[in-house]
Amino acid sequence: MSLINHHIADYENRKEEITQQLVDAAETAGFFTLVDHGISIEEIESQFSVSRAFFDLSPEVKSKTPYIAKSNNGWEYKAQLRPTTGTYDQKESLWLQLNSDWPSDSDVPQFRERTELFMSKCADISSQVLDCFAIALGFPHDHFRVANDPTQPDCLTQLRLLHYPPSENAAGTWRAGTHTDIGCLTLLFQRDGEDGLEICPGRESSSSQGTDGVFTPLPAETGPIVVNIGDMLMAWSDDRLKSNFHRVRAKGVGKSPSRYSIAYFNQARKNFVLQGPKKMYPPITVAEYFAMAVKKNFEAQLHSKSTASAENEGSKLVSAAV
Ligand SMILES: O=C(O)CCC(=O)C(=O)O
Ligand SMILES: [Fe+2]
Repeated sequence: MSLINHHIADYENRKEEITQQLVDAAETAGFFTLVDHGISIEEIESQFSVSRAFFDLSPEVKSKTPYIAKSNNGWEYKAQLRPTTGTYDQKESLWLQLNSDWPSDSDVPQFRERTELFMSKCADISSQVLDCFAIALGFPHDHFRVANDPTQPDCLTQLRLLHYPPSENAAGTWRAGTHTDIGCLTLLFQRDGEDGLEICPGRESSSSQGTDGVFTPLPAETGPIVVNIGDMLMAWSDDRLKSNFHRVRAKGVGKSPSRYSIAYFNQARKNFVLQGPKKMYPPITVAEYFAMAVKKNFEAQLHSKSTASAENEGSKLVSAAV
């Protein structure tokens, strides 16, 4: 399966047409790809080289920005236990927020400057997509853009650098176990040849946890941005825009090379109230929604910890979100 590439060049003049296309995709697959989006292949590769430089550091240096459950920021190594699988994801990741702790420039030259620039480009593209959804749902055109403004101190938006180490005969393990994203909108960057993402269209309600649908692989490509809806936007649209299950898998038999990906999660501002135009669900603040999603995941994780794989049993870090 490959998704239709949506060209978003000349956005201002083509807004109506783009809105129609993106809403169609969001109402069905919940996933779509963007091209001509304004971030060049060189800029994407440059951010991947910043990411690789970080993951190449020793564990001691990487843990200078340790994972902190309360803020969900920092570096974690094979520490995310998935309620859907009962096992730890075979990956390492670095969660960043504009006001979180950052790796120092002496460990990765220009880490912060380059990454913040990349984040601001992701924010611009997100605003364009979010405006389309706000218009289609009958909200003021900047409703979601303002609610997801990452420069505001109460904004929960994060960038996540991900690295899935090389593996061999990975049957029975997951690079990322089945899940939905809990924010509004995710922008995902991948690299040619580093496949593994699989998606499962068909979720009817933002609170449903059934994961027995059919998963389809989505080949990785450098350049196009894979965009998906998260639970918050599904609820905020009265379940019209679909937050669908996805996962990342290595080859069950044979070797899989390293996979690097970069995800920009629009997770909205804590003080905003989330409610769809048809008021299908009671109003709830973003802060309450986020805490509930984290708690739900965290309790499920504690419950499933006893079934975790032996390799990871000693892990002290339990990731609480997404
Ligand atoms: O690495 C990927 O392709 C997916 C990552 C993901 O789904 C997530 O972090 O929520
Ligand atoms: Fe995800």
